[in-house]
Amino acid sequence: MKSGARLQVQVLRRWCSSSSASVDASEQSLIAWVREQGGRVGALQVGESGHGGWGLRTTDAVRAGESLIALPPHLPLSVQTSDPVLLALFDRVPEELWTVKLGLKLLAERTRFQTSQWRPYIQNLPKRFTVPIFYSSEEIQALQYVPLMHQVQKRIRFLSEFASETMPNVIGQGPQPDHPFKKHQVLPHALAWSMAAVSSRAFHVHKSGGGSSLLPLVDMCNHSFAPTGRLVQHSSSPQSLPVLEVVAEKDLDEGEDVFLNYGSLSNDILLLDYGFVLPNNPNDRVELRYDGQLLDTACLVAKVDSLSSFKHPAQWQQELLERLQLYGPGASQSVTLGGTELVEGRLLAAVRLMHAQDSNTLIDVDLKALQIWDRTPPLGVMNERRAIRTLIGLGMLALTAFPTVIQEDESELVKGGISDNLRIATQFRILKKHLLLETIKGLKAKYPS
Ligand SMILES: C[S@@+](CC[C@H](N)C(=O)[O-])C[C@H]1O[C@@H](n2cnc3c(N)ncnc32)[C@H](O)[C@@H]1O
Repeated sequence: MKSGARLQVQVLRRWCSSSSASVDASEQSLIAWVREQGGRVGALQVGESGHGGWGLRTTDAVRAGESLIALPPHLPLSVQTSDPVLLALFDRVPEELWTVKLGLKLLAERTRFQTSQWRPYIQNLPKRFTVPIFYSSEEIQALQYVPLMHQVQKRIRFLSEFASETMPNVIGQGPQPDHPFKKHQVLPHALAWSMAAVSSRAFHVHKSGGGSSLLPLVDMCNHSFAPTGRLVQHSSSPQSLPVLEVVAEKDLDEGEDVFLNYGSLSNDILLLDYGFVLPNNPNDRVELRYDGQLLDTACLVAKVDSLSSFKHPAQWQQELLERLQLYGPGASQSVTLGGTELVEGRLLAAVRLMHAQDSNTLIDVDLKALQIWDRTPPLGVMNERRAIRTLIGLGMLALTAFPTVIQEDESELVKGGISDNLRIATQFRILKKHLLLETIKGLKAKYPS
């Protein structure tokens, strides 16, 4: 009780504080609570991280492989429940929106706050998140990148319909002491808060450990693609529930940050789920539609004397495009630019084959060979030049689809009074444009002399 009371006071500080607030006893008491619950916490403390929020840091030197945190099986907050109302709500959430299911469970625990076993954890969750479901329409527009804008709008629509229609239908109108949200009507904003808490803090855990779960304290670790810690899961016997453990990935000095790798995530997912973006993200790509008209325009832009029309492929080209799943029923036309491969293999193969003289040129060619870069161009030098120039034209078109150029974006960033959301949205679109410029540069370097 004593530590709970202290937490409540301190938590208000976290919820109201700006990012520069110093870390005090409230976050450290999360460590005390995990220990009280039978967890093990090594030489660690919560500290301010370089990017505003908080993170975990070592208080002593740690050897590679040493355990930093071990959570007993009852501490992770998973979607598992026997509550019939929650289960009925889960049935109405599409599989890919598992964050909403776990979010509903989190909201139910927050509602029965005083009796929830996770009360100290819930008290310490941030009140605000920087994920784009909380953006204004101006901030969403500032992303300038249609695939992500669609994702954001889809999530906002789902949350609004779920809170205003699905939940009242399942739960019924008016106060109901028995249902998991008691007399409270769940507003879209509360649902969005819980979805953001989950998307930015849950970890994928094996089914035996309850599936994707919120892991108290472990979720204070920030992300890096060069992590200093690693999450492992192990059971003492096949019947027993697993222990979740963070171990040091390498020898750590005193005061080093414990970073986990959240996964091979693009900036789209980092922003959508976690509310931040990373420069030089090796997993980032620009998504485009494989579209005949667009590719014909790319040929025009890059002054390629094309042998055939992308919009009207010949029969033999249609058959090959179909094998690449870029044509016909069941085609998946989303393709990407960027990354070390510069161009998604299917797009590279399609552009090469569309610039082939005729079907005879392709008789002995393996479609797989068309999808990769090789020292010897698979269909000859002239074909490779046309293909690369078409792809450069495509990259240039993708750049011009953004309403502003990088210089304008950068001057936006140095203006005073810009909101955090606008700043992150602007950084996001700058990184997409840099990625396209890097791709064009990489393609030019592949141009056969
Ligand atoms: C699992 S929590 C980590 C703890 C969090 N920093 C806190 O203050 O509670 C994930 C959130 O931390 C922040 N974060 C984690 N890694 C980051 C990074 N490399 N750069 C910027 N923000 C990061 C983002 O706000 C993200 O949604």
